[in-house]
Amino acid sequence: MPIKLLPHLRFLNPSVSVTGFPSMNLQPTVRTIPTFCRIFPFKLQYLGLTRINQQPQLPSVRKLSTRPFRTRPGSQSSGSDFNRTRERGRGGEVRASKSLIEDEAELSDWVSDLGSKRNNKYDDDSDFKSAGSGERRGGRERESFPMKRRRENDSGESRGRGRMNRNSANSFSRNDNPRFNRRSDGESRDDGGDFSRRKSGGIERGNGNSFRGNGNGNSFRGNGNSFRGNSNSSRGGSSYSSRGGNSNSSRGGNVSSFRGNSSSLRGNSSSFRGNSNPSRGGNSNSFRERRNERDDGGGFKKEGMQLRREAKFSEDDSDDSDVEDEDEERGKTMNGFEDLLTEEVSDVEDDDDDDDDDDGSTLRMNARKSIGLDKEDDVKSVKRSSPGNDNSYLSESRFDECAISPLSLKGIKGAGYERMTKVQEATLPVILKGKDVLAKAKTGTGKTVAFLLPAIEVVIKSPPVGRDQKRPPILVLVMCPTRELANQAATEANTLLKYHPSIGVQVVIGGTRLTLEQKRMQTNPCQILVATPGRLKDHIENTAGFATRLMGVKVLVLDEADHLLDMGFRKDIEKIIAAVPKQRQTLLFSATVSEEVRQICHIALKRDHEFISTVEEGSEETHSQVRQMHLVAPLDKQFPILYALLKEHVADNPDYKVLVFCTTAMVTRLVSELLGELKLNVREIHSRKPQSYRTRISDEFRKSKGLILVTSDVSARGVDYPDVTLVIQVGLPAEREQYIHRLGRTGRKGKEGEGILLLAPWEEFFLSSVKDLPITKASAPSVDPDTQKKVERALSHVEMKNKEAAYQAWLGYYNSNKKVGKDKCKLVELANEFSRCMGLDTPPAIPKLVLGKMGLRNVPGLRAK
Ligand SMILES: Nc1ncnc2c1ncn2[C@@H]1O[C@H](COP(=O)(O)OP(=O)(O)OP(=O)(O)O)[C@@H](O)[C@H]1O
Repeated sequence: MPIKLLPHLRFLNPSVSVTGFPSMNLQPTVRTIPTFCRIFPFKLQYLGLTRINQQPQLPSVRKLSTRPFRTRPGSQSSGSDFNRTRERGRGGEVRASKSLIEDEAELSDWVSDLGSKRNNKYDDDSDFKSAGSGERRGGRERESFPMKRRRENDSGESRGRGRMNRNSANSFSRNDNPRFNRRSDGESRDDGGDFSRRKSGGIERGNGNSFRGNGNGNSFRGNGNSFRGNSNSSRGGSSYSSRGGNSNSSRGGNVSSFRGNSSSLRGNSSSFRGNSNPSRGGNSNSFRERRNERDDGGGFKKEGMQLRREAKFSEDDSDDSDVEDEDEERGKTMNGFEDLLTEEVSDVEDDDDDDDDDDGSTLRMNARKSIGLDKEDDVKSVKRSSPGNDNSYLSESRFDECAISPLSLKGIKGAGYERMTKVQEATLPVILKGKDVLAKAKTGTGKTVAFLLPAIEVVIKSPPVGRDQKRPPILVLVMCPTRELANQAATEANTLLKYHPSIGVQVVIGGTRLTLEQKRMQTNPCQILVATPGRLKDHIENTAGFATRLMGVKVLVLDEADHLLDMGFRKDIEKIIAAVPKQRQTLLFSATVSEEVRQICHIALKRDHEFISTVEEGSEETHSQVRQMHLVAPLDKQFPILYALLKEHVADNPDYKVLVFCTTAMVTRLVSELLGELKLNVREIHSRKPQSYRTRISDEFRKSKGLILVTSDVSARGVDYPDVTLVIQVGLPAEREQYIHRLGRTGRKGKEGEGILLLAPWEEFFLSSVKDLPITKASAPSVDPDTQKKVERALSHVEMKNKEAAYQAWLGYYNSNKKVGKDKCKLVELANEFSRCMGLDTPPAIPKLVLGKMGLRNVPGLRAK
């Protein structure tokens, strides 16, 4: 699909050439760590990989080419994976906006536990969406903390729904849950873990709950906060190696895996081989069609993505009453977040301190030449990827070259997959051998299949579940940060399982009725469970027999692992990890794996895990076929510019499919309403919408063309919308990773795409965090007076309550950003500028309580009520 460049985007300073770079050695440099700190052995493992003398790349300023867009030749970057984080870390302002919780929807699950304590100090009438303490957390609150339950009347979803009393709706009260003793539970419970939390009312800390494990058991000791993962079988360190792959310059492989050993430090430079991998683009259509096929089964949500395996997803025609209530609960649990965060941080530190598996305090780096070609591999050897261009996401290897069961191969074929993608080629042999893997691969390159396929093979090899088995074990647990992503992963699993009728998949996600999920799990036991963290924790605590079933888990997957290990989810993830057997295989996948993530991934992974990256060291984490631009324009020009950009794109691309990312849910709603008033074909999706609506819109956007989806970060990660032509990010992305994931909604499977980041002048500091990415600066399109007037008129039709909510949300979001939120007076000035941009003469008043929580009481320029 040809992407037409926006003709009015003139790149500034075309005379300025791309910054020159010293030639880069792509071999990962091993730096000896002189003396290893015993306390932080894991951190040192990863620090040992830091590239030395890397030159940061300035944002390139390029002349705008004309269509068709071509991959930048020989694009260079200073983007050492291992260095980036450190560089960013130095620019503290860039990290300042690191998200505490990026998805409000999933937060609802997370905080539901807190909510039940009924210790809310917040005003339910407030629309406050930020905990108001962003500075301390260094995170944004974004859509995450609605204090007031605001119904989404516009969708018609909210009428007639009752408030859910979670306790009464749940037929399995905690006290009904039997004491769980792992030992009594079959094959995987040889660890002697004592699961005693039910007795003391759940796993909340301070209750004296203990989840202790000896031997192979998970250890969740002390006051419940300190997760100590001891492993009998996982000593030896993780490994790093590089394997052949493709590269623009034939010098380097693009697949690397990391293996470290905690007992010694040896540096073997990775073996990079360049192999030719001609880019082929011929088979992408079939994937689109495959997606569309999936409406034949019973959907698990009335309006949702319907899954083929009818039996596994019972239809829920019921309303979303409890969905809404869960959203409401969210707003009641904001207090205590700071405390939680503090505890989480100390937990992590404790982990390091307490880990008793660090018998070696030095790092061994052992670069493997090729995992896929290891002679001792059980699997058939996998052909080398061959050089090609960055567009080539497929490898030369075929699935039938791997040790995959014939019925799975049939499923793969049915899905239209012939060759493995590079990440699949790189990870499958390793995962099939039973190793823990941390995998990094660019967005839209088939990571889901990469972890699902070997996980399915584990299920196949497991003893069949007897029909009379009361609590059949869940063998594979896939954790996803968002509901959309969980649904999508389940759909993919069902596609692959087409010829395995005895293997069931189920989804448990926030925003749906817990009781319904409980019933469904009772009537249709599954071996593969896809879940969002909060809801899974709900089930662990409230669904009879669920914890027992989880003790059957053999494979644990964290999709978007870096996000799940981020502060917002980590507590839940730790609890979930504590609830599955220690003797398991764990797979962590993401398009972004920061150094911090590597340092903390041991909370989930065995020490001898492999880190496999298909992103060549020194190359960008984004796709070269996606053209990235940024525009800087004052706030008052941004709505007209956004409109102009969209109009232009729509005019040039008959099959346009655009995602517009906004900073918060309420800003998303405002922008969506505005664009709707401007007669653009828009939909909106964010966490303040009922789940049924979200699922419906997500499904519609997946299938459609000629549509603009205005969205919050619920669509930032993982969601596989085919053929997105343009991604526009309006305002400050929460962090570098979020920018990359949002951008990754386009350019999937080697397709071309375009990304525009629209910033205000005072947001330009963000660019330093993405300076290694090929983002070119473009001048803002001139806005003619007619367009300006049109936008102003449209704004005047936007509902006042939506403007008020957007103003408050905007303030909360930027207040939680260390850089912008530092100077409160300036922040308020900017917020009031935003208010004027919405056509308001005076900024909306904000409840005093909310202002207090935001630390903005008595700041000049704010109106309190
Ligand atoms: N071997 C394959 N051949 C062709 N297409 C594939 C193959 N494996 C997966 N796909 C398709 O590639 C697309 C992207 O896959 P997926 O969503 O798993 O990407 P991802 O790497 O997880 O992206 P993200 O980082 O955004 O989560 C999907 O439409 C999927 O069906």
